[in-house]
Amino acid sequence: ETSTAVAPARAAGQRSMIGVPFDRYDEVRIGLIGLGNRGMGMLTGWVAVPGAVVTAVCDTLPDRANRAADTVQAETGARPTVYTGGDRAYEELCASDEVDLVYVATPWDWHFRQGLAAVEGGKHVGIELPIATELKELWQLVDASERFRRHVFLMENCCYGRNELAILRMAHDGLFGELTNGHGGYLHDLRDLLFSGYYEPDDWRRAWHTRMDASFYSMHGLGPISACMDINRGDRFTYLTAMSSVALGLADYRERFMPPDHPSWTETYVKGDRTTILLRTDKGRLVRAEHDVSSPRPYSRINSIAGTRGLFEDYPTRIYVEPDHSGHEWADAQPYLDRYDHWLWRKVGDDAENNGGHGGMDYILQWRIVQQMRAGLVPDIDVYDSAVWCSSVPLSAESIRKGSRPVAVPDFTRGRWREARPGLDSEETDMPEVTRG
Ligand SMILES: NC(=O)c1ccc[n+]([C@@H]2O[C@H](COP(=O)([O-])OP(=O)(O)OC[C@H]3O[C@@H](n4cnc5c(N)ncnc54)[C@H](O)[C@@H]3O)[C@@H](O)[C@H]2O)c1
Repeated sequence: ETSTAVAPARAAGQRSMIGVPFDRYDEVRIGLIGLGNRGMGMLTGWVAVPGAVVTAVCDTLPDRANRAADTVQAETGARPTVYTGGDRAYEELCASDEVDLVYVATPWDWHFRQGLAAVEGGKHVGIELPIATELKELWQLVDASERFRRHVFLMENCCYGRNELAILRMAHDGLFGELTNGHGGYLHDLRDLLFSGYYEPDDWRRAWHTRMDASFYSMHGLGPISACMDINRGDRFTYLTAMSSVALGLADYRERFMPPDHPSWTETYVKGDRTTILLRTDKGRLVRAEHDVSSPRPYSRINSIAGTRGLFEDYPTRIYVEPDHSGHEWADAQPYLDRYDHWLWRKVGDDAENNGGHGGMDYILQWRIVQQMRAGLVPDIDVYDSAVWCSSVPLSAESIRKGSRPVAVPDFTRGRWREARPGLDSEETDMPEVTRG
């Protein structure tokens, strides 16, 4: 597949979803597809958000689907409908009339099909990273969202990190001057998980390393940086270039730790250990995102945003902005993080820390989605944001194949990226009262 950057024509009757609010839902009925590590992890949060109710659960494996239903029943007293017994059981969940929002946490191969089935079944759908891995699939999700008038969005939890949201407010307040560059990514040593049978079925996540050389998971970096740079809200990514290192880490790990009869011995790893992508924006800004899950190292998402007056960088957290700082020395960022703390964290931060993973950002994301649906608000992250961030998967594969040549980034908004509009840097609003118990 090759990128063309030309937007396909809209079908008759198909209109943009930019700025389209959710209908108001008194209660948000949620159907979960995929109850492995992530799906079960997120279950706690879905059950805890005021006004959310998990009405359906689906996993290929009956044990997993039933375990999830048991958990919901134990927490709430009501048992969700269980869809299981085959890898197409999700089709029934997507067609059922007891679900308003579908949440997809399955292996990457399934995201596109399940997202599309949810929209065609009249549901809004939040999909784990990435929403799809091919450009034509990304366009199909945009088109389906526009045709069926349903929101499709990436469950980009890192956009709701406490630091990420505070930096966003700093950036919009001009603390860093005019933004010129941002750096992020996903640097996470997954080697033991990739080889341990953790991913079901068939160690699917390791299999991707035999299939293509691409930046699989840049969205954790691109989401928060895009928010700071108003991507699709005044600026846009114009082209991308990518480069990968040699792929050695997984084979080295296998050599040291895998028994001779392990199925991995038939595999050849083609995904470079370190993949770097660079994106240029219409306003001339530079974004770099890193991906590395095959090397020994501490976790990092880099999380840096920089401009004419200074910069912020995470891992470890630090800041340097004029006129406050000088002398080439990093300063303590905490006073700035406190001053710019986002309203979502002030409002629900304590609940978030008690109800879920990743330091609370997962719950903030879940709370915000349910709040937007119940209050009839416009989603912070829409199908256009999701599509452009996830286009880094096929575009990086293409650029790497072509010796790191630049490839054009499609404009999924079909020309409306110039319009300033709200996103993650939102005004404070309340969660509607729960009227039913
Ligand atoms: N945003 C984050 O921080 C974050 C963190 C972890 C994982 N994830 C994402 O969540 C997704 C799931 O990851 P995981 O670690 O839970 O994987 P996993 O292998 O633990 O779970 C996948 C589950 O999906 C089920 N499944 C497979 N095919 C299915 C189908 N056709 N229909 C229904 N169920 C099916 C499997 O039986 C399994 O239970 C991935 O996209 C991953 O990238 C995101």
